[in-house]
Amino acid sequence: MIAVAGAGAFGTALAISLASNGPVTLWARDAAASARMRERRETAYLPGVTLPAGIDITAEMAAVALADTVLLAMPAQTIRGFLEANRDALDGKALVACCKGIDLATLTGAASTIGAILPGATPAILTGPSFAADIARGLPTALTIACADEGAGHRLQRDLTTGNLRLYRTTDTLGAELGGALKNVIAIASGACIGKGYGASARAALMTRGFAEMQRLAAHLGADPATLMGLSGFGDLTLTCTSDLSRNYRFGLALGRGEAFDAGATVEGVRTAEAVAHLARREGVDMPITTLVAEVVGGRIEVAAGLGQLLSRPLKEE
Ligand SMILES: NC(=O)c1ccc[n+]([C@@H]2O[C@H](COP(=O)([O-])OP(=O)(O)OC[C@H]3O[C@@H](n4cnc5c(N)ncnc54)[C@H](O)[C@@H]3O)[C@@H](O)[C@H]2O)c1
Ligand SMILES: O=P(O)(O)OC[C@H](O)CO
Repeated sequence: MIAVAGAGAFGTALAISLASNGPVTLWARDAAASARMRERRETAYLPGVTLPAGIDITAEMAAVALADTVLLAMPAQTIRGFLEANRDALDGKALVACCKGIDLATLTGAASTIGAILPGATPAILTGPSFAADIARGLPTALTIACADEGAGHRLQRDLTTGNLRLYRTTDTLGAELGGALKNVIAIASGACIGKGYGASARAALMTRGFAEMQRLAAHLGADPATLMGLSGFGDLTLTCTSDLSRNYRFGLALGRGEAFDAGATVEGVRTAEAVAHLARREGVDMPITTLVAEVVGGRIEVAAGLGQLLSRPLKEE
């Protein structure tokens, strides 16, 4: 039995896709919102999409406790608190983190967070190029399922593959969680670059050098370089840095244009930029683009001055 915890855009889209395989529980933390979704079979997160009958929408954690696999589809900064608050319901299960960010307090990704809080659980990561709006409409994509336990990884790959989601398997949870988190920061930089009017050539350069620093940090921390080259790294970086459907990219666009952005939107790259800037400094890894994004989103430097700093760095080999 599968449950999805978090009934925002991504959790609901995943539940819709998984419901084509069999019954799914979708847990929303807000009881009133859950009742509304159950009654109307729709959600403001995915306008125009009807929720299939196979999704059981609930605000009861007891319903989640019945599942053997729980997908965690909430913002990265909330995962730790959610796990701590629901230890009894979640321990011993396969917990598949679907968030893309680095925890600001611990500077770790979701698989490490799960392992630290619930030693009896099996941590896994589901990540890769995937807009909730696409998945909810049944459009196809390919994702990475990462689980250090090979047997559990095979089971999750089988259970979470659907008619529109093709899953590739790896045991490298570290590489998978880093790719998904780090690309959001580069997407903010890419949006700011376009918003400021620097053009597509500059964005391609930023994406490429951004990818270089993603790979540098991942290799330093012990991830498999091949993971970063796959769907969770290169694949998702390409999508998020080039599409208006991305909130991280659109947040960057607004920054570049000097416009306000929806304060309630989930823009993972903001806090992850700050977390990764700390992590890079602590580990002695050179990450100039991520560090500048942290400075820009923290309001300590303007986009134009940030680009000036990048261009005036000492010349080096590629
Ligand atoms: N939207 C996408 O296209 C997409 C695709 C892939 C991955 N993701 C990732 O999924 C994660 C969630 O993104 P989203 O788009 O669903 O965000 P969202 O803003 O649409 O929804 C977030 C959900 O998390 C819930 N939530 C917030 N704080 C919580 C807490 N403390 N405890 C429990 N639940 C809480 C909210 O009630 C809401 O239902 C992010 O890490 C994002 O990077 C999103
Ligand atoms: O809207 P974003 O920027 O959070 O991106 C959504 C997904 O991560 C794209 O794969």
